[in-house]
Amino acid sequence: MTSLYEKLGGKEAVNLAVDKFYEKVLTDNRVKHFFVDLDMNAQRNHQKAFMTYAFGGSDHFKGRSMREAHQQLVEKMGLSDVHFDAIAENLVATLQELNVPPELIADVVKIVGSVEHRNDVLNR
Ligand code: HEM
Repeated sequence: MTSLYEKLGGKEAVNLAVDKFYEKVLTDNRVKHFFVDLDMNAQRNHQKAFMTYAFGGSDHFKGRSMREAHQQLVEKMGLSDVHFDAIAENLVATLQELNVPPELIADVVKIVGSVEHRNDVLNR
């Protein structure tokens, strides 16, 4: 079966999506403060890991590691549903701008926006 990653256009398309997504996130007043002071390595990790998760290569990021990655953000910076929604919105807008077909965007949303995933990120 063709993976979502391939359907989206493979490496080049995904790299472009990552760049556009972060442009949006870093200028979005609702969430940009979470990324200020973050070292570039952590930011790059987030970018790549996020897209890997979003495009269905998710196994590695389930459970504890998603929970752990965001635990401090929940405890110290009040990471909550509002921020989660903003990030998801930026992802969808990015994919729309790249002319990704709606049915593929729906697949991405199913993965990233699942309740289980949200609860992991938000540590509940
Ligand atoms: C919605 C789906 C999300 C996914 C798939 C995701 C994915 C990840 C991953 C995989 C890491 C890196 C883990 C590591 O290598 O240690 C990470 C870290 C991080 N995430 Fe997310 N994330 C999501 C939501 C958010 C949201 C809503 C915010 C803030 C608005 C956020 C901000 C951060 C920050 C600032 C880090 C770095 C934490 C640190 O280095 O201390 N993430 N995320």
